[in-house]
Amino acid sequence: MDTILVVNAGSSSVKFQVYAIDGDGALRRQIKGQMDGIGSRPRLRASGPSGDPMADRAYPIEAVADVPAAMAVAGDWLRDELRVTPIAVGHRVVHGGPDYSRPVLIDHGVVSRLERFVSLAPLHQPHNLAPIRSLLANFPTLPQVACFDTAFHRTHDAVADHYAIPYQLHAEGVRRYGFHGLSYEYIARTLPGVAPDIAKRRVIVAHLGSGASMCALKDGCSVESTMGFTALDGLPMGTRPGQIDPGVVIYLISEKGMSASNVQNFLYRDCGLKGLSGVSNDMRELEASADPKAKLAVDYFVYRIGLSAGMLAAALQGLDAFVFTAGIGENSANIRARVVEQLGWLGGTLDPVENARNSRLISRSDSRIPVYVVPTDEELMIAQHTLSLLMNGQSTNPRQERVS
Ligand SMILES: Nc1ncnc2c1ncn2[C@@H]1O[C@H](COP(=O)(O)OP(=O)(O)O)[C@@H](O)[C@H]1O
Ligand SMILES: CC(=O)OP(=O)(O)O
Ligand SMILES: [Mg+2]
Repeated sequence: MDTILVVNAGSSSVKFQVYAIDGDGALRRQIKGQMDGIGSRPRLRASGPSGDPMADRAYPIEAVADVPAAMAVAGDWLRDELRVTPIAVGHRVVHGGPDYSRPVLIDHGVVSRLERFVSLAPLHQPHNLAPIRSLLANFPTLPQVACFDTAFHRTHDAVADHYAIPYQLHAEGVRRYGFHGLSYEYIARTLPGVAPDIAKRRVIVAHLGSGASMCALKDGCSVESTMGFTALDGLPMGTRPGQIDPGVVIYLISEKGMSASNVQNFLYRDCGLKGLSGVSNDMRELEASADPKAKLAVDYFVYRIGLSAGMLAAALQGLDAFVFTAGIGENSANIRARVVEQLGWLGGTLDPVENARNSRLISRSDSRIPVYVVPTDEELMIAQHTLSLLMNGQSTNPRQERVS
């Protein structure tokens, strides 16, 4: 049976799925797995087609100290124990830069182009490219497909795509790209089944995970995102600050004597929930903590989501629905309740019982806007794009290249 392997290396986890390709070209999920707790409490968990457990293994911290180690462990398990030999591999690649507005078949030229963006996504791009390079070297005829976080946002108008800096820099690629596009694309494609009456209207999606962003959708297309040139902007995240006055960066360099690489490490690894709380980057630990700084970090997270909702509602000129997704959005009833409180003026009213149950619809029946929880599936999106490229030589739902 032919299978497709999907690899999604995030900032705090490695997710993977294996899909069987049925005779009629449909995808059937066979394995869904995740390696998380990297560098703290590493754990490999995987389940079969109907959610039946296939693996739940804890590893010593030194055995899985970083994302490449996590990939190696997951890869060994798939290859050596399960004998997975895919006919193609689909990869999440966080930064596609200005060139890629759709998924692409990978060759050495594509890899070189994507290497240019390593410094723009240091928590992701190196880990996205490492398995691609190694498969290209060891299995040069194995088709590999790169699916970009940035591609879904390439429909933005020029005003949403620019910074107020000299035009030449935009031409060079200094633009507001937006990220988590595979997640938003999945939500946009799922909404017609969940809520047909609002799927084509004005929707804000909050992807709240280790990395967090929000996206304004109009007619299923992205019109605005809280993230920009890099995945540092917008909401506070596990270890990233979100929106910050660039004057702070100048201060770090000129007054604190920090080098460019010190600043990069600081902004990607030491800020956000971790920096503000001094307790943890993990929302579960912050919610369980009695430390006042942990409370401040959670308050800040919720407050900034509320502010961003106002900004995105302005971009949409109104709001017809709000959607939560990703690790925190799908699992934390407390954060959702607090965010919906912030949405009161936009017409959101929570149903606490449905929220506590993690139901699909968590707003009251008399809420002016419905509020949904829709679990994301970036891996399925990648599998679909990979299959389409294999079968038709082009990705599903190809987007027009934007002329800028
Ligand atoms: N039950 C929960 N309550 C609160 N936060 C949760 C829960 N489950 C997961 N999370 C949070 O979700 C985040 C990870 O989300 P995820 O989307 O998997 O991130 P990524 O893909 O960026 O690695 C972590 O901050 C984790 O604490
Ligand atoms: C782009 C980004 O922040 O991704 P993740 O949430 O997987 O870290
Ligand atoms: Mg993620």
